[in-house]
Amino acid sequence: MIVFDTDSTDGLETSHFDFIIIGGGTSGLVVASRLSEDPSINVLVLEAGTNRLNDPRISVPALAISAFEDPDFDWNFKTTPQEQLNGREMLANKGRTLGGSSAINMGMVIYPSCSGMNAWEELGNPGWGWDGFSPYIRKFQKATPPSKESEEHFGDVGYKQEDQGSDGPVQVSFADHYMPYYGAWMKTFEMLGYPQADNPINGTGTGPFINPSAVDPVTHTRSHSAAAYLTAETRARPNLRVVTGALVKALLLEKGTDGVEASTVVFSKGQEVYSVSVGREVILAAGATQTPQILELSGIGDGELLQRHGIETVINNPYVGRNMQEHGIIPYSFEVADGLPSADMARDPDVAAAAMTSYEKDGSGPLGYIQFAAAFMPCVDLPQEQRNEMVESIKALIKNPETPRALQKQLEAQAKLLEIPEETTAQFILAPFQLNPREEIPKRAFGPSHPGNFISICTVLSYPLSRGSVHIGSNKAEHAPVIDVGTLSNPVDLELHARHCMWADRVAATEPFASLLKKGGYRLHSQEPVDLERAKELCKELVMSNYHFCGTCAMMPEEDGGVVDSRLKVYGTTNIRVVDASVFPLIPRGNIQATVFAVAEKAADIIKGDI
Ligand SMILES: Cc1cc2nc3c(=O)[nH]c(=O)nc-3n(C[C@H](O)[C@H](O)[C@H](O)COP(=O)(O)OP(=O)(O)OC[C@H]3O[C@@H](n4cnc5c(N)ncnc54)[C@H](O)[C@@H]3O)c2cc1C
Repeated sequence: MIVFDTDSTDGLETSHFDFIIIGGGTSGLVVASRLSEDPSINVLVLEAGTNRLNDPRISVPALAISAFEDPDFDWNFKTTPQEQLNGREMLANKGRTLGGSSAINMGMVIYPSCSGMNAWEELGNPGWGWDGFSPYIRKFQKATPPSKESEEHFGDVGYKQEDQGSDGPVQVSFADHYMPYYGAWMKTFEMLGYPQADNPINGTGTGPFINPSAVDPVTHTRSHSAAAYLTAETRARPNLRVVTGALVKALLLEKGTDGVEASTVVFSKGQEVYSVSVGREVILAAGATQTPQILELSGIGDGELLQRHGIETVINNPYVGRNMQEHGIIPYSFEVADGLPSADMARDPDVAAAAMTSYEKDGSGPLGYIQFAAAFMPCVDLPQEQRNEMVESIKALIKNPETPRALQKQLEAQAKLLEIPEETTAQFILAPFQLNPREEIPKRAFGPSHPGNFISICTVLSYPLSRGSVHIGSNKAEHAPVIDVGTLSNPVDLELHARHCMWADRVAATEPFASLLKKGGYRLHSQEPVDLERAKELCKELVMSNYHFCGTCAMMPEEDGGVVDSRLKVYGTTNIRVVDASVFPLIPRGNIQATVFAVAEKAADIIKGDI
């Protein structure tokens, strides 16, 4: 039982804090923990959400979805109706508790690619290419090799301890047991010409792999950022203060000769409003949907937008909140052969109770781990002529004077990636349960709402060209930001994703995977395989949020449409930085939390270097 009082506001307004970190989520707690390693530096973390460090809905890895929609854990945002997706609103759930989204996410640990990271550097960010960034992928983690049983099951999974991080805070481990689909996954891709990938932490190659998760292999608990970085030793530091239920409303800004300085952070807790003075810096870590909101509420953003909401413009930067990127995920769910398992079996209360009993006894059983596998794949069936057409359409967009400058630069990098036929264009994910994108309520979409036992093959575009935005809809922090995610709004994304979905059907029809599925069984996406045009329609109908929102305060040169520089400082300010997923100039090739952890670790070193 962790006892950690984060409720008190006593003496806050008269205390001195060198750094005030806004958001005690994935990135915020990394930076808080690293900066407070120096006892002479006083750090305050203001987290709008709860302190639920002892709650099983966070700590039990396989209970992830149970926290959805509960305001004690989840902001439960939705996007605006997406015209290009037949007017659907997408889910935009986000962690609202210590640990942020890492406390409620699916736990998959997936690494970015060399080429994707090098594109960050090429976009004008020295030090952020693969060589400068990859040490931080190892710094955040303590990796444990797969169990003997897994090795017997899979053979060599390409894991090498010397490639991994071995003394970082976040526990990264593999499941204890795997259902039969995982071995078949590896073999089926091989049958299709794509053998096992190189260890993905090295950032290269294509093919299938068994991915680890952020789970402590000894306690079988989730290793989210609060569990990993707010250790007993860190929590006891007299120079670190964490306050939960503290909703930051705005920063008070003053214009100085060197630029704009944040002097005060204003937040509310319950009915009270508090003002805390900034010693050195404000570090924004409120996530890609709320960091831009806080900047705009403080007067940093598009002047016209701010004026519409009665906010005085202090720094006019129209790129704040633009450039939103999100992968989107399309699940194809297949009924499994009679007698084979699936996580859908947990709908039976006796099965669920047995799993809980086993977990409570010694952490064993299916609740104690998260079982996924993945593959990075090029677009196999894309004829060269179509590839050329796609590249040409990107080039036309780059030349279009209406395309924002930041996007032009990013598209140049993305066109280069698409020109390489063997470069990853999608991530495939094997999930051991059904997904129901036609259901609007999250628990029904992610739960076993359809009778029968299923597994899902999901496809995710690695480097989507589509862009969205997030902006304030009012001048109040209490109101949800307006999230216009833009998924599949670029026709190239739609065609690429449709082609990958068709390939998911091919995986399902290839041995040995095919024999694990029920002959003539139910397919939740569509009963029969479909042609390209129908696959595009299905994409619009089925694409779900993958919750990988990023890019809304992009790190790029100011003249190219950036919001922060490569030391993560907001342009025009002397003491405001951003350290969360907002700063990604380009989304990485797969799930993004490993990149978020690594960005925050690198940010902490940058900030320390500037003290
Ligand atoms: C449901 C879900 C599933 C996911 N699954 C995976 C996965 O399996 N693998 C993977 O790699 N990635 C996954 N992700 C993505 C990943 O978890 C996030 O990209 C990452 O955690 C974001 O980190 P962050 O620091 O940018 O923001 P967050 O972790 O969201 O932290 C932001 C924090 O700021 C707080 N905050 C916001 N506004 C304010 C304010 N005004 N005042 C004070 N505090 C504020 C929030 O409450 C939150 O705690 C998933 C995300 C979600 C939501």
